[in-house]
Amino acid sequence: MTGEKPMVPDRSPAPGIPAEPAALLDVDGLSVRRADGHELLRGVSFTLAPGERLGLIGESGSGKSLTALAVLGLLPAGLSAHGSVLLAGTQIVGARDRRLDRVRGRTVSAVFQEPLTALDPLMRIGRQLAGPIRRRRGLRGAALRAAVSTALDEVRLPERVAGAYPHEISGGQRQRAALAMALACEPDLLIADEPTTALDVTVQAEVLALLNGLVSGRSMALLLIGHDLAVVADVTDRLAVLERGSLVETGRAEDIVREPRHPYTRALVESAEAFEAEFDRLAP
Ligand SMILES: Nc1ncnc2c1ncn2[C@@H]1O[C@H](COP(=O)(O)OP(=O)(O)OP(=O)(O)O)[C@@H](O)[C@H]1O
Repeated sequence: MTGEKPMVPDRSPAPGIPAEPAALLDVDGLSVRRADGHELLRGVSFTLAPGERLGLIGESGSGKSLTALAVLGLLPAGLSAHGSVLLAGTQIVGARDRRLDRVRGRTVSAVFQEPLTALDPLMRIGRQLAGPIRRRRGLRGAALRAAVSTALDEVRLPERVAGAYPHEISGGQRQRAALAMALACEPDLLIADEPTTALDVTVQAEVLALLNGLVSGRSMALLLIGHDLAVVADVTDRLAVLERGSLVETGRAEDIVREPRHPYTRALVESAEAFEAEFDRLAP
């Protein structure tokens, strides 16, 4: 380990083009290590401007979820983060729980592949949604109930879902409820880690379209994690490509899809194209 930053071809605007607004998220030289010193993430650096949408892609095991967890300050026990993760100016690496609590659910919130991890099995959906809305907006009584209805409506869930327990609704409805919970905090950044992977293909498209609309309607920044390049590129402005714990390419989504530079990215694009071609061949 030399400590040198890996070469990452970045297609940022050339000098003379107006500078981007200050970063909402600035990840600089982030590494994640096991207790035995083995590095699972190596010197990962990227930024996310307010309202910008960045896709993080890579094969299974490339380190996408660890990146998300490190940004949230939620790495599992036994793993440690090194380097810098500045979220709205707050240093996440090495931060104590009190500082992290202030940032989580206010500056940033997240949805994961399995919505049941975000939902309390013993509490009706409406009450679970009311919690963050009350904390964030200070609403009570009828105003709080109306805000819960609006939150459900925004994720296209019928009002009766408020009275249901998580096990009484479908997987797609649970992911919408988890999304409503994440949005109820009105975060500046939403991290969505494979939010549709556990869903049926038709429901996947619906939930992704919903996520896309909700994020753009609120000028919220999005870090969307996925292994399907075509799907992620469709919803994001820029892509960052992870291979075995290192970023190998970052740039505008359409440039990367049209003209991938790194051999690993090229392989991802080619396999996405092959899948599309096969899908078209089989489609009636
Ligand atoms: N708690 C842990 N302890 C030790 N190693 C871990 C731990 N969590 C993840 N890893 C390892 O870190 C690497 C990156 O894992 P990560 O979950 O970030 O991959 P990923 O790109 O999100 O994969 P997937 O698409 O399958 O979710 C993998 O090799 C994984 O085995």
